[in-house]
Amino acid sequence: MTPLLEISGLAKRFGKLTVIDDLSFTVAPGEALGVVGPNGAGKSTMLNLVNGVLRPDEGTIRFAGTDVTRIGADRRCRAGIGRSYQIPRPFGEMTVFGNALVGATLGAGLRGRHAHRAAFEALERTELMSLANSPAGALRLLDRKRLELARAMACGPRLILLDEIAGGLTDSELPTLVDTVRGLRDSGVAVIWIEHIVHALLAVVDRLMCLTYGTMLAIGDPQAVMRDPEVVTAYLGHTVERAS
Ligand SMILES: Nc1ncnc2c1ncn2[C@@H]1O[C@H](COP(=O)(O)OP(=O)(O)OP(=O)(O)O)[C@@H](O)[C@H]1O
Repeated sequence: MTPLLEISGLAKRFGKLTVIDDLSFTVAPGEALGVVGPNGAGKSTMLNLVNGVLRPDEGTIRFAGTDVTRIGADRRCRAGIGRSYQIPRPFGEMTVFGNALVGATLGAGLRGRHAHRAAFEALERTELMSLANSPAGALRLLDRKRLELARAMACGPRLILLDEIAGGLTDSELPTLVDTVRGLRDSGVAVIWIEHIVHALLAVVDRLMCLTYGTMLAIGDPQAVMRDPEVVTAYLGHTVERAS
């Protein structure tokens, strides 16, 4: 199958610090790829390179058959790459619907009824419709996380990038968010999900990648990657215990 995303020989340096080093991988249409690795491994930097917030020093990024390496974040969003952030920052004084509408208009460049439809669909897919008229600032954390997903989904992405969206949720809230992400993947949206809460990742992803010092230590079957002795050493034994 032709990959949806194709990363080849990617490198990113901040001054003398090499944060991403000769990284290559692909994501198939509709595939969920989990990303783990120690703090400072370069995971968020990798997402910022994929969505165009950062430019690589070397390498190429192809999305849906097009070289997007040199195009900016706004055009990549319109091409179908959506992104959520580690800390949800909704426009608190606006309604939940208004926030989704911002994703559809500013993110996807939609107008009028097309933007409204995209915003409503995003709320439906993230199970936020019943809160559409609530002020975003009044949402509990789980719903703020869902709104972060909704804002990214309002762009109509074929690939969504999730950066530690499970952090801070209670044990009872976590499965709900996992179900929402699984639902997005099952509807055909490809996912790259960085997460330290490994059991949440393992409940959704088709493959797992472990990054350390900006290089790929392992990629493949999630359970096999978590058992890989090099991954255990680099990513600390306690994380493997939490996943089992
Ligand atoms: N804009 C920047 N300028 C300089 N250094 C940066 C910049 N952004 C990230 N770094 C450095 O790059 C390295 C990788 O950071 P990154 O945030 O990508 O790691 P991470 O794997 O996502 O970590 P975490 O799990 O803690 O979120 C770190 O050493 C960080 O300090």
